[in-house]
Amino acid sequence: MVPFRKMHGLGNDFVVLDARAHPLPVTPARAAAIADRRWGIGCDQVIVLEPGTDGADVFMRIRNPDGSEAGACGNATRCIASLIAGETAADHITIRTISGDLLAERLGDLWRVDMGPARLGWQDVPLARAMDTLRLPFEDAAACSMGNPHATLFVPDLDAVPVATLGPLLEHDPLFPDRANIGFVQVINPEHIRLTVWERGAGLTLACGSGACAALVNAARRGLTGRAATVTLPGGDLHIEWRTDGHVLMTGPVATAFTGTIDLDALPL
Ligand SMILES: N[C@H](CCC[C@H](N)C(=O)O)C(=O)O
Repeated sequence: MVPFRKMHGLGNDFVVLDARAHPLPVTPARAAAIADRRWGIGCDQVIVLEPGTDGADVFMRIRNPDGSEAGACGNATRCIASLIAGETAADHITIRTISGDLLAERLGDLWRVDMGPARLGWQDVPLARAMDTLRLPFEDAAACSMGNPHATLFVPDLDAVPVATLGPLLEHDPLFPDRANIGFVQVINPEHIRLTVWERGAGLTLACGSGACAALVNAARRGLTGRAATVTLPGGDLHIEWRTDGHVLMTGPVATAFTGTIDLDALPL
């Protein structure tokens, strides 16, 4: 039996497994089985902690419920920072991902993560062909990468958007060779946007940290907001700042829902 911790950031929820002391065989199929909300524990992402090296406190591996590996997960990054801080009493945590090192800092009950630079080139997202990532050839959309691919659609009324229909269509659009997370944004004012995200490999979630970063960056690039704003997601608010050096800071809460154990060997390989 393997212990796990069920955590969430604004309801974007995670099963966290700790493979720092011993490797854990979390194959894509096992991740999918763990994430299944009926046959497994249920979560938006399965997070596996691996040993941190060369200055990183921990390596965070991110898997979606479809088994695909992701290069960023903002809400999970805050949760893992909080988990490590609970072990070390540190207020600054370095979390390594396949997209680079992320620096997290405790701010009272909240955590602020430097999510790294927004990558704005078409090859960074990536897109299937050269184009201005500020004007995609459909809807009213822009794209960027936060270490994972994001498209942002600007809509006049978020509540009128058929996200569950449009989301999967765009997630799998040939324009996105690695698929994409699809964010739908309604600008309230230059300091406040509403956002709902259809996540790549996960579907509709209550919050998406990297999606909130991408949405603010794309809105600011369009001149619809300043370089900092409150992003209101179905699960709650994140504060996002696109720093003048290109890095994006995300501040928000973390929570542990429960802990338990799971028999990984009872799951499909
Ligand atoms: N579905 C995303 C990973 C999780 C992102 C989200 N949960 C966040 O908080 O950033 C992807 O495949 O890129």
